Amino acid sequence: MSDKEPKIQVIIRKRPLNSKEISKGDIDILFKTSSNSLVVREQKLKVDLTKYIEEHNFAFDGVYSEEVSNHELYINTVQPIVLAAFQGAKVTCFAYGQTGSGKTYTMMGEANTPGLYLLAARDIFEHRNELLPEIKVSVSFYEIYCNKLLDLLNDRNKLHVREDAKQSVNIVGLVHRPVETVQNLMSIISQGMEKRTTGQTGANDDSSRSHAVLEISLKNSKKTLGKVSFIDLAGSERGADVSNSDTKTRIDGAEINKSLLALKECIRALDQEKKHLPFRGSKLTLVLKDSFIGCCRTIMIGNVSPGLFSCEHTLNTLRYSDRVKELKKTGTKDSNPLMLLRQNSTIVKIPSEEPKPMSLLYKKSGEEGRLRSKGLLSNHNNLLSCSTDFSKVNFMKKHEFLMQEIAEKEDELVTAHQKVLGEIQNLMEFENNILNEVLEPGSDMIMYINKLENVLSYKEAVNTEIRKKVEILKKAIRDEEIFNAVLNIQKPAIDLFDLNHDDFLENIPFD
Ligand SMILES: Nc1ncnc2c1ncn2[C@@H]1O[C@H](COP(=O)(O)OP(=O)(O)OP(=O)(O)O)[C@@H](O)[C@H]1O
Repeated sequence: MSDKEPKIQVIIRKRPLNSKEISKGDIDILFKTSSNSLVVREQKLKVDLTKYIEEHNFAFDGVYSEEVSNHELYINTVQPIVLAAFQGAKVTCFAYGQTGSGKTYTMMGEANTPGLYLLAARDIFEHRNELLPEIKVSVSFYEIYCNKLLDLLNDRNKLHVREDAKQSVNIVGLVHRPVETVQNLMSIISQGMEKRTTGQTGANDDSSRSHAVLEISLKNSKKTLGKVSFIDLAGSERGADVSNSDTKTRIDGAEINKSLLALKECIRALDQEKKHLPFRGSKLTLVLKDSFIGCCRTIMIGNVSPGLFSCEHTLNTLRYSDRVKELKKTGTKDSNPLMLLRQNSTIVKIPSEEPKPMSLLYKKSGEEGRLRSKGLLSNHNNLLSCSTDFSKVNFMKKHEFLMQEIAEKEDELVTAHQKVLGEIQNLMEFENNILNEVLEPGSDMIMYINKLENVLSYKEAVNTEIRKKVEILKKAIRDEEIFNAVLNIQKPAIDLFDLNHDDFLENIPFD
């Protein structure tokens, strides 16, 4: 493995239009223009209803159109680096994109179309069996769902992340299954996939709200030599659920948003060879810490849907992927002038309309008065006039803080509740004993009263403590809801959760 090989590759994969999209009249607006560039032809309407097209050009390390099979994609992207794991590298492959854009199709594949998991497993076992039979292969498979780590190979058991004194990140209790054959590995993965999609609610929807992490570890006399990880990320549009009216959906959405932003920052830092990686920015990047340090090879696959109806999400995926990696510094083989621009947009046919003045956007809802009458906005807090005071970073920091509060308070409550449940079992035994004692002839009534009073005082203290924690968590949730209501008024002007802005996390001290 040479140092000249790129540490990070960003490629785009387009899926074909499906029959449902075609029957709804959707059309393909995504065109590959060279081996590493593409154009999105966005159809827009002027206010007078005349149509115009805005062309968005992008360039990446590779662009794969709809006729490219999983096998061809694998040969060109993952295969050249997968065996580096035998030399100690951490090889990581991400699939990013909106729900339904082909992430799982790429990773897992379908009945007659093996995906990257299987194709990589075949090469790993072939290489191991032929040249390094002493190497042991094991697999772990977990998901990050609602900011919780769940073991897909152990009935979705909740896992905990710990950083040790040497700052290594460990996932406590994660099952690592030893595997001997490709079939063995694939049947374990299938079991895990089943757990992921049918999860707690039985809804497929869950899979697009979780990041699935599959790790194939290579061990040499108990020491991990190298690792190949595949991460099927949550649907990127889920991050936009932050303004949803349902608090739980909003909190989950904010977590997904946070993790995708943190991931982008970590890969960018890796690309720019920065010493400091902001991996503590989210649980996802924290658990992947060792994939970002030392000898690593990373591939980001941006999966995109081709249809006009998915245009906004497709552009978001392309912009996110574009920002993950800096312009190639020198000596790019490709002479395509787009490589120099990386990304540009042109309006064709008709020039675009003038942007609306901000003041019109603000005044659209009358929401401000409603909030003020409810006491959610103070008199001097005039949202309409002080819009320039609200910077994206300040909003992000504040929201980040409120979400953190909810997560912390939830953890505190659950831990305290679990502890109390354990103690109550002992207490019940104790109460049974004192009851039995008092029922004995000639028992000591005063002793019984003293002991019972102690039990009752303990129960009261515990209940008060737990109730206090319930109230604190409820308040944290309420604070976030109020903040969110205010935020929704600001939204037209401040697209706070736009994944494509880089300046969000750069100003937030994660570490
Ligand atoms: N390259 C492709 N060629 C043919 N069909 C594809 C391709 N990519 C995706 N599909 C089809 O598109 C549909 C959605 O794909 P998939 O389930 O992989 O999306 P996803 O991004 O994983 O969505 P989710 O986030 O919900 O898990 C599936 O029916 C799949 O068969």
